[in-house]
Amino acid sequence: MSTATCARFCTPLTSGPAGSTSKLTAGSVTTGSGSGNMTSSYKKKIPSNSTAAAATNDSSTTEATFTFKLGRSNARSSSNVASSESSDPLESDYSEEEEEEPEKDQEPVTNSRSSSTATTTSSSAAGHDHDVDEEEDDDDDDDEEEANGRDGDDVTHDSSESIEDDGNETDDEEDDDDSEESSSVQTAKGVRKYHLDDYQIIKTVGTGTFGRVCLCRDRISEKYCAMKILAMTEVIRLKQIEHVKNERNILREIRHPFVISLEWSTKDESNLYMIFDYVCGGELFTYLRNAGKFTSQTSNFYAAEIVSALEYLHSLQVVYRDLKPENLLINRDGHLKITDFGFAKKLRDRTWTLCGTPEYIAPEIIQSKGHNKAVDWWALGVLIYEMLVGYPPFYDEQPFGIYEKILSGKIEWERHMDPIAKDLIKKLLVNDRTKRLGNMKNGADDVKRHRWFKHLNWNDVYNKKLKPPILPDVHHDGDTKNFDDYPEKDWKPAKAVDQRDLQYFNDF
Ligand SMILES: Nc1ncnc2c1ncn2[C@@H]1O[C@H](COP(=O)(O)OP(=O)(O)OP(=O)(O)O)[C@@H](O)[C@H]1O
Repeated sequence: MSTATCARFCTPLTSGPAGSTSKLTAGSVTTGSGSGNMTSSYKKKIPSNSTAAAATNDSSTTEATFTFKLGRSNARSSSNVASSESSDPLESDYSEEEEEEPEKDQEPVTNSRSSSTATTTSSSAAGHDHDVDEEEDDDDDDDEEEANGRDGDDVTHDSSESIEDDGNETDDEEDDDDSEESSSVQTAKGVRKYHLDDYQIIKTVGTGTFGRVCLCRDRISEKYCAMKILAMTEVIRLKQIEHVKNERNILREIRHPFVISLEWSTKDESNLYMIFDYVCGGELFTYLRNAGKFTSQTSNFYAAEIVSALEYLHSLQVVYRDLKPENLLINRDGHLKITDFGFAKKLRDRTWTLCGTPEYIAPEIIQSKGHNKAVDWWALGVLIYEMLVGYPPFYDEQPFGIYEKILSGKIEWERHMDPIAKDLIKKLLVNDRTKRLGNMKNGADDVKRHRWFKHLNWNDVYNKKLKPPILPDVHHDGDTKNFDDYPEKDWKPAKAVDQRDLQYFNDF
């Protein structure tokens, strides 16, 4: 998460000022958003001519709880906008896709891990009855677990049930080890007994909803790493137990040049820890805000690396669900690393969890129709637009306004936008997901074959043979100049959780 990103969770608006919250109700949507912190952090990062979003809270009865991140950049500049066009009305695909999608969505029931989700406690959103909820209950038990969090009757049972329902497995052997602060892991150089003391914490480089990410140094390998430290009390309080476990579990299974690598994870009585490669170039978000917008060529480079990663993730039935410039880190070599798998999920069919970042949410998520990997292709369309234009295609100061715009399908186009890129964006930002590029029968190939990518050799993309448009200004692998400074004394040790609560994380 970046300093520009508001908290991931939507807590009830009535719950107080800390909630970066947003709720949807059948028939009416009430939104609230970011804490002061998040807004001010965000303001720091955007150009002075931009307007930071500062949504205010309101409250009402809610039937659907949306879980997502709020408070992105509001770098909208209307002077850049020349004309507008519409794409398909959202409603038109509602029943149709229910018929068509199973063909594409029927993915093998696998038993490996899962991802994140957000919580949903309701059956409707954006005024549409959530008529698939009954059926989806099974599929979304993990989400229910999250929503119910610590109120579950039986911790052990809850945990295993949600994992099973997700089609995700846990590794019992490893789980046994996980209750300790050390574990043995097979590495390329043989078995290594990892221990938290192996890592010397150097500096905080990012903060998240439940904790922080620190640059640290592995005393054994002498490599720089990023340590994500999550306070268990916060994870429990925000009912994100399954999300966090899913994040770790999915990351443990995947390996791709453009996806962050998880080296090790563990916990103690207070925190969960995930150790990643340290990506010293910082967030693409920062480069984009500093540049205002990217050229078509630069955007094309990053989009290609994302397409490569999405194709890989989707081949593992993993839907990422949080694509945005804040979650794209630039490595020292100029290539991307996708980070923050807090919303990723291993799918066996569709999922109904309402989550994401407002500007990047696909219409089917807002409408609680059940969604699948098509949401990542939608988000890619939003991202390409944002890279080329400098702000996202659907923007409003209030999340609800964003959802209205997404559902309306209206996109304002810059006069001088690359017409081929525009064509791709239009094909990705199709409300009817059965007609959305990437989600049709040829899958990612349709995206890869689009004219905007015509010049690319996709093996070269994967093998990092393309010349990166930006090389971060770093002097050494542990350089932190591309990250904000965080006052280290602000960090108080997290409270230890009791044995009962610790059980929630047995398999972490
Ligand atoms: N491997 C890494 N190398 C360098 N910086 C990183 C790394 N991982 C994360 N960061 C920095 O820390 C920030 C927070 O990380 P991340 O988004 O994973 O945390 P989070 O707790 O999931 O955030 P959120 O609450 O927004 O979901 C990132 O935006 C990034 O700036």
